[in-house]
Amino acid sequence: MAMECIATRPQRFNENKTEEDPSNFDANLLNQQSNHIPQQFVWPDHEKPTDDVQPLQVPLIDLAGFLSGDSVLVSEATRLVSEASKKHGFFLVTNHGIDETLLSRAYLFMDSFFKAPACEKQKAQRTWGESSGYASSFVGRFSSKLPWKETLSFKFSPVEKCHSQTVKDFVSEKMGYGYEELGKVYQEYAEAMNILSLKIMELLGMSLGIVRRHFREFFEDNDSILRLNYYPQCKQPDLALGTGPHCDPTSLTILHQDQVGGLQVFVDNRWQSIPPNPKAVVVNIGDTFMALTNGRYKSCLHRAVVNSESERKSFAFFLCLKEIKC
Ligand SMILES: C=C1C[C@]23C[C@H]1CC[C@H]2[C@]1(C)CCC[C@@](C)(C(=O)O)[C@H]1[C@@H]3C(=O)O
Ligand SMILES: O=C(O)CCC(=O)C(=O)O
Repeated sequence: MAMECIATRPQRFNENKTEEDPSNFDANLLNQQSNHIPQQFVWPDHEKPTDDVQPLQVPLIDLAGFLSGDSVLVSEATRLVSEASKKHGFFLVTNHGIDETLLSRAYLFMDSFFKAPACEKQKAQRTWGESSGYASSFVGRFSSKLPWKETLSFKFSPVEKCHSQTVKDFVSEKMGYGYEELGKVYQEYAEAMNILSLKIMELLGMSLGIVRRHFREFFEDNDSILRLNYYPQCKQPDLALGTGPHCDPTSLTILHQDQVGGLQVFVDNRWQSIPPNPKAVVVNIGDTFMALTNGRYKSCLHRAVVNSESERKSFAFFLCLKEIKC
């Protein structure tokens, strides 16, 4: 996939460049060029990652068991989801039905995209007000506490609703020749995540004691955002954050993380980790769904830390309320 391209931007980090140049803060390049990260990526002392983080106890929900209709399995799944959602809004889902080959191809294409030359990635450069596109460190949006990551985001609208393949079309329009397979893989991944999110909405409905189809029908034709998070190795991981503390403003997030680890949730006044589980996805309630439950289910602060030994990758699928206007 790697394409030779005539660099339209300086490929190297150059202290004399202004902050406005996105290629100036390509974290991967920064990694190679200095043992010290730029000040813009250093977080305040009270927000820096700490070493004393313990794992958060989150339930592992067997989705196939719930969908089987077996009353014992349904009861167990809804009880566990209800308990976790009332406390911190995070739970793991296994037997989720996402094809293993699709998952490995999704990671393969993530590797090839984020390791491509900056000028290739910038073909998909996210523009102001757009929800789709490539962003390196968000230098255009923030002037300090920059996240140590690069992202590629796609707006997803169900094919049945918009009669087009929004992810594949975006890649085709912005990236063009040589990226056809990448567009297909992330279109397929987003479609699979959309199906999974509606099954989880059935589970959430029953856990709240309402009819199983209520939230499924409510979210049936909603838009979503698929976000690829690429966290390069960081020479000073104790000063940086991959994704800063936040609650997801959307309704539901389904996160697939690689085996490196780095997701942390702020529960009981301390950061707690959610270690990777190769057979599970991490699901969390967003602000919008918290509001839909009148606050019964919680949307919790979470963040991603980075490390010096290896890069980290995750896929976040954000189910939104209705239409994504931008
Ligand atoms: C709707 C969204 C905006 C962000 C991606 C999704 C859900 C979480 C948001 C975000 C991750 C919160 C932290 C800051 C942010 C800028 C980021 O670090 O990526 C947020 C995303 C965004 O605004 O692009
Ligand atoms: O990569 C992670 O572990 C978390 C990412 C996240 O919180 C986000 O993309 O909103």
